[in-house]
Amino acid sequence: MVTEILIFVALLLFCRFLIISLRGGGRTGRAWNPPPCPPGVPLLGNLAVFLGTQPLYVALRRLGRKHGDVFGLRMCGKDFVVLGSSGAIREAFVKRSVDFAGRPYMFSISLLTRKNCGIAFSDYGPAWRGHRKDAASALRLSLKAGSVESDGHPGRSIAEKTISQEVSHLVSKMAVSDGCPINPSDMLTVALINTVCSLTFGCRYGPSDAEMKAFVSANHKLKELFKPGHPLDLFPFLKMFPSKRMRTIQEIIASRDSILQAQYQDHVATFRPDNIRDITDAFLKSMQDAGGNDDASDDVTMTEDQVVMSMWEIFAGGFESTFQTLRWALAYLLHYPEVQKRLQDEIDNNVPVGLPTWRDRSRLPYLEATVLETLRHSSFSSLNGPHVTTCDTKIGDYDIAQGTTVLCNLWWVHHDPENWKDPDNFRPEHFLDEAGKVFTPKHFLPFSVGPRFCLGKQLATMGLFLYLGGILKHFTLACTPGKKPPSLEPESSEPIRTIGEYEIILTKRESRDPVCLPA
Ligand code: HEM
Repeated sequence: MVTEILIFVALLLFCRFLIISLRGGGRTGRAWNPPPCPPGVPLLGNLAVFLGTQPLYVALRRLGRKHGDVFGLRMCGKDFVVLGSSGAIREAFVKRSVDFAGRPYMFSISLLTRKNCGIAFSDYGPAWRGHRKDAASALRLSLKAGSVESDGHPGRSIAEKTISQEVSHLVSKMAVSDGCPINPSDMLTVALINTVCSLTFGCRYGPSDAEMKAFVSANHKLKELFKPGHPLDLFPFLKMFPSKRMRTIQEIIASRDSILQAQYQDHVATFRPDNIRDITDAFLKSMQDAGGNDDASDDVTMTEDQVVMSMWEIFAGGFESTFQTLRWALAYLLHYPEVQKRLQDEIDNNVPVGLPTWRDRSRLPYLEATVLETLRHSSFSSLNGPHVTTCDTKIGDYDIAQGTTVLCNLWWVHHDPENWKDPDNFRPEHFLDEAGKVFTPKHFLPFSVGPRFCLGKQLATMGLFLYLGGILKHFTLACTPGKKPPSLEPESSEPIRTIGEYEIILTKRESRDPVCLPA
């Protein structure tokens, strides 16, 4: 039976391969000019590039050096185009935004997201536009300045207050380590989980909460699912057979639903439209408002699945990316003590009392530049989220067919010596002009660009700034005596770049104001 199915699939792929091979020249009467494509093998195409042991972004840089900043790949009958320069990425995502705004179908992601509900994995169309708008306005509510303060300045947003509370908790927990080596992941996990939980559904967890721990460990496995070319995505019928990927998907769904579904039910039971407590309430309000709108199509209306998946994306995206980027930041400081010293001097001179606030960033340009340099150098999301073309389109002189999956090599854009002076070194100066003011070079794209750019860009940048500033105000970071700083090579070859576990020693800076728990 299995052999027959495999033969059938091979025949299907062969037919598709023939159709694609014969397509050149036949599209519109003029010559079809596809991007250059490295030679592949019949049927499988360039599958070897996707399944090699090298990280995909490194393999794509090697091919880009030979074929240019726009080149094609084929895998089992599917077309890919790889963009390796900020110019090509901007042309695609900004200039021809709608043409490139789709999301490719991946079987495993569809299983995970209740058939691509939510924002990040839903294809381009009215439903995605509506849900993205709802999520953006929910986030805007958290980021909206609070009432004016006594000094006439705008008050802090709910997001900033929430993050600052968690920074205070973190700093007081760190103080207890008192010079003993610690793994920063444990404390950062609790702090960042509580930041996103408070914002998303108004709840905090203790450090040993079993439900939270299961959720975090399942969340870390998410990155395994994002690599294109997995057999389960190429041949969904393989779901009939037990596999590590199917087990991972089931584990993530079980732990996610045990928390989020319960939070959803609680919020529905206690919802009051005149008292929006958190992001989940803001989603429920959109759902209620759309319910009263007879013009809203079923697709666009927020459903229970849409709300729960959107909660999860804010939660999972917000936690994992900020958590991993902060771990990179602390590791860089162990490698570059002179950057740490300069940061501490800047904070001491400009924020003598209390923790740095978001409003202080005009006075803390080196801290802001360090956050941006961490995003550039670590390039957590090395290949961006995959997009798919929604119609036949172009980049430069090349024709790109509808349905082509688009991969952007953000890691390479961030490390190309054409774009950056000394790109492999960690230098916050990459983001400071001659007057010492922060600027963002056009080659800096950690959050992508165009209609699908990261929804959490502002929240993430603010979180990284406040966490890093708070930690450095109170502690000096060092390696355990006799140990080297952690390797700056990512721990695996996944497109999501994470650094391996490491230890640090935190020494209290005695001259600082005392660490105290938030009220
Ligand atoms: C260091 C932190 C972060 C980085 C580096 C990052 C990076 C990215 C990237 C590269 C994309 C793909 C954009 C594209 O496909 O063109 C993305 C999408 C997204 N991010 Fe983030 N992100 C971060 C934090 C966050 C946070 C805190 C949230 C939640 C509040 C969030 C929510 C999302 C969502 C919902 C999308 C999907 C957007 C869409 O498809 O329309 N991210 N992010």
